[in-house]
Amino acid sequence: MKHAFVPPADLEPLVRHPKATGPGQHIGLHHSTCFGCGDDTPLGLHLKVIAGDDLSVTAQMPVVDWMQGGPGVIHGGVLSAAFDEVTGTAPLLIGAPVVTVHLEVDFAKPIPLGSTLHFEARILGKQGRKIYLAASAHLGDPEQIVASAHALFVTIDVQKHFAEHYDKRVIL
Ligand SMILES: CCCCCCCC(=O)SCCNC(=O)CCNC(=O)[C@H](O)C(C)(C)COP(=O)(O)OP(=O)(O)OC[C@H]1O[C@@H](n2cnc3c(N)ncnc32)[C@H](O)[C@@H]1OP(=O)(O)O
Repeated sequence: MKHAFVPPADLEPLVRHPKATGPGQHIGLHHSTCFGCGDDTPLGLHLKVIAGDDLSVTAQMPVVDWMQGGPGVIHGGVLSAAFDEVTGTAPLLIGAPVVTVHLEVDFAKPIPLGSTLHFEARILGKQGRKIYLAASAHLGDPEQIVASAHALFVTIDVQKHFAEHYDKRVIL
């Protein structure tokens, strides 16, 4: 699949955090009203991201009617949000809370309503506070990739980063 993203050649190798969620286990929510993973949002992706046994994660997402963009197929922004969530959760495996600074998505095939997307994301490496990731999605056959993504996240101090906006939050 063609893409424009080129990670640096000198990425630092990484290891799992000793307290990282175990392989096959659900990685905890960012927060309960997160659009990507929260349980308490009426409209949200409700993604359950599962830790792999290395520096990877997986998730599944049923493609339901409200996600429609073109007739009968998923909206590209919804798919991008799912990639954002899945890639943004993976750095918790190395104990790093992050926010997205760059996300690119390659759309290879139309993704029909009624299908189930299977995501896989993996950490490629780190450079200072920057964490590089790659992800892909298929509809049940891992050999048939329907979309892929590359992302750059930056580690943050969660308390400081969200301090200004936390009091303006809307809990649905
Ligand atoms: C708790 C986690 C919830 C996760 C939810 C799911 C993921 C999300 O959707 S997060 C929401 C969307 N993202 C955001 O809101 C982030 C908005 N951006 C910011 O707040 C700031 O840019 C922030 C804090 C990330 C970085 O700012 P700051 O701390 O000043 O660092 P800064 O020096 O600018 O950038 C750090 C490094 O990243 C690089 N960088 C920053 N943005 C980019 C970019 N778009 N492309 C390439 N590199 C970038 C910088 O060049 C710098 O590199 P180096 O260390 O080599 O000099």
